[in-house]
Amino acid sequence: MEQPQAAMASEAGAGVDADAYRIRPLELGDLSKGFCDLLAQLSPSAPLTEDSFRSRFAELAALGGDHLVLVAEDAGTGRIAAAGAVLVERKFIRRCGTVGHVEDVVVDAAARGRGLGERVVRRLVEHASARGCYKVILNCTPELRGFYAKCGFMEKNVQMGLYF
Ligand SMILES: CC(=O)SCCNC(=O)CCNC(=O)[C@H](O)C(C)(C)COP(=O)(O)OP(=O)(O)OC[C@H]1O[C@@H](n2cnc3c(N)ncnc32)[C@H](O)[C@@H]1OP(=O)(O)O
Repeated sequence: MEQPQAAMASEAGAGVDADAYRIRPLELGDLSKGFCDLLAQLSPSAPLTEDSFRSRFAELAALGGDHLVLVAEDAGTGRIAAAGAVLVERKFIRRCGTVGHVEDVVVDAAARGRGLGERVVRRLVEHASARGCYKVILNCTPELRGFYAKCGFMEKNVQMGLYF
């Protein structure tokens, strides 16, 4: 089962040949295309079993467009070169407004610096906008301020965390 197609719009990131990578929703077959290896560049963790991947994929797919994982597939190699996710939060405030949360953005180390990360983030933002979100927010380390500023974000408030 595939997640719904994100809203398509003009591709950002002039540094990348738009045909070199196909940005699309995550598919079940992406497990064998290096999706989890790519995520390990974001946060090292033990490899996922196929069952775990399928089970989480099904949970997310059931949320429809409220949880979109995008990947960028390298047209030449078929490998997953970048990924990112956006979750749509449904609020009571703001007349039952919705907020997009961008998470888990990563570009393969060999493909960085060519505009692919920006393209993925802009597509996630477009999806949130198309679903009526009044804002999109994310947490990142201070070193990434410049990257997210390039993607159109501005610094606001303070991130707090409590880990278990
Ligand atoms: C909400 C979250 O998920 S936060 C976690 C973010 N992910 C990570 O930290 C994982 C490791 N890092 C990566 O995967 C990548 O380096 C990313 C995703 C941060 C950036 O992806 P890239 O494809 O390399 O970035 P991209 O080439 O699209 O850069 C777009 C612009 O941002 C700039 N930029 C990229 N990284 C940085 C940075 N760390 N600091 C400042 N500017 C940056 C680029 O120079 C470029 O500017 P330009 O258009 O003037 O040339």
